[in-house]
Amino acid sequence: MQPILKTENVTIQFGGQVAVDHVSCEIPEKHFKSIIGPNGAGKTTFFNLLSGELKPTEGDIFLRGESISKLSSVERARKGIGRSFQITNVFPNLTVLENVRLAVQSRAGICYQMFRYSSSYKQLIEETEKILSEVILVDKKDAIASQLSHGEKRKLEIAMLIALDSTILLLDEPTAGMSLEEVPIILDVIRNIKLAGEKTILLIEHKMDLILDLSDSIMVLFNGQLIADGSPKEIMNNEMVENAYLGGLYDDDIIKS
Ligand SMILES: Nc1ncnc2c1ncn2[C@@H]1O[C@H](COP(=O)(O)OP(=O)(O)OP(=O)(O)O)[C@@H](O)[C@H]1O
Repeated sequence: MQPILKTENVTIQFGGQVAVDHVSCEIPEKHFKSIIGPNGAGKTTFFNLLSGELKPTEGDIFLRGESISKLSSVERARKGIGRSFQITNVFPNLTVLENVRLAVQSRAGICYQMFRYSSSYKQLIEETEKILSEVILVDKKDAIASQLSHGEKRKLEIAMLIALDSTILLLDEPTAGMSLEEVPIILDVIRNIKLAGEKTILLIEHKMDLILDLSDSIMVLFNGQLIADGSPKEIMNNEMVENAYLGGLYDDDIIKS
């Protein structure tokens, strides 16, 4: 089957430094792939290349077989690539419900005219509440977005991605900066999205227990290069990964946390 997302020798250079170096990979539809690697390995830059914030200096990126390297981030978002960090359309003074409703509405508005009938409005609210319960935020539906905790804001961002119907979710350290109580909640959210089985998910994370638990496959970047790509078991048993990353360069505490 054709992969939903594919990179071919994707490379980007900043001045003399190659941040992502000829990375070729394939991501099947509805697959959960984690990206690991030490600080500065090129993980976030790779996401920027996929989402269109950066354009490769060499190589190509394909979405369902179509080259998307020249498309802007907005065009790629319209095609279903959603990035949790860069949701700029959260209205801080609107409630959680209103924000997600507007996202559902904007997507629905493109697809069909649903507001001709009052029953359509009810349907819209039902869909919004379904998404909020999916991200465990329904009890905060009347809260003003700007007053949410850090973790709740991250959940709202994920809700917006779902509402916009992004088919590919790029999640860059979704638990970073969260309180200890918030981490398991956001993990449940990600786990539930995976279990629902509708989305292709790419996750950058440092928490190895979480990665091993959720991932169908793991790719390992080191100095911008893809040094391994395989099942969690294959990655844990890969000698090169062990030497370059898991064994030496990484703190045991981080791996186990
Ligand atoms: N816009 C930029 N201009 C110049 N150098 C950059 C730019 N973006 C990233 N880099 C460099 O590219 C390399 C890869 O950075 P990147 O942030 O992708 O790594 P990372 O694996 O996500 O690291 P971390 O785990 O610390 O977030 C780093 O050396 C970084 O300094």
